[in-house]
Amino acid sequence: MKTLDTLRTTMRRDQVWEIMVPKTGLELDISHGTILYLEDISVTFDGFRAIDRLNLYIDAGELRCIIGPNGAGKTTMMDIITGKTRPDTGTAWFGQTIDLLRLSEPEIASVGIGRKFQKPTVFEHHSVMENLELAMAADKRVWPTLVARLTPEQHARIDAVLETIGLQAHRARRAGALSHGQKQWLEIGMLLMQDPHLLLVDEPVAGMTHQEMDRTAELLKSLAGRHTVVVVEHDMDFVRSIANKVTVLHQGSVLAEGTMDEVQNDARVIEVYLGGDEGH
Ligand SMILES: Nc1ncnc2c1ncn2[C@@H]1O[C@H](COP(=O)(O)OP(=O)(O)OP(=O)(O)O)[C@@H](O)[C@H]1O
Repeated sequence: MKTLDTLRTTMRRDQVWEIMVPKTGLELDISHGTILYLEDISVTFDGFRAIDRLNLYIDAGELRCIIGPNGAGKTTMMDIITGKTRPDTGTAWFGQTIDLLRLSEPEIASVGIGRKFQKPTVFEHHSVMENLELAMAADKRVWPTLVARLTPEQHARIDAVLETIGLQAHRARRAGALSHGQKQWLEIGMLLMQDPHLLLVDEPVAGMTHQEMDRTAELLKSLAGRHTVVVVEHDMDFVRSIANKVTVLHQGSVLAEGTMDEVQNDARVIEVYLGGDEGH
């Protein structure tokens, strides 16, 4: 089956597809209002402590921005949440009942944690709609029958996601022909097809035009509430435009947390991060 072969060769190794995922049967319990608890997490690489007794709590439905200088541990923190990196010590709970440190990467994806890496990785030779179909099909185990008839519910789901990501008018276009920003939105749409509880988004506006940044801000804000969204971003104007609460990481732990105004006026944050050239 040529289409399937094409897909297999374009699959990224660092991306988890639900077709490979054994269902864990674990139900998310957010009755205490918190969706993610990272407590006392430390990770050492070759003697260098990249994460240092990190505590981080994320409320269900919030849109949180994580900022911090290069090497602060932001990517490593995301890697711990998704199971790519295992901490030396500490605990990581998804809601009240799901111990992330006991789950494999595919299992973590299947309990509802989706990750968007910085570079868009859409299937360039397929249409926008087919990309969304594939993201859904992964769950339905129907990859070999890519052109299988969709149920009315599946059509409705794709339409809803197309509307959310603002690509209704581009549904028949080849993904490879989209602009950089549109590809990023499509990939967010592909994640949304799995309806994740928690979305981790890595530097979403790198390389975008101002107009694309504004639309991305609207998109991410619209996802909060139904989803919980954690965004790692260096662009301070963008962070200011979306964030209610900002966490500043430095040397592997939380240096400051609060509104954008609060962290911007924090003397320690100014010294280690915002002092010179903003953002780096
Ligand atoms: N696999 C690894 N082996 C060795 N060192 C690592 C590894 N992964 C990360 N590090 C180191 O850990 C520290 C934290 O890196 P991390 O990528 O998490 O930072 P970051 O805040 O995401 O930085 P940036 O803003 O540049 O992406 C860095 O000093 C990095 O060099």
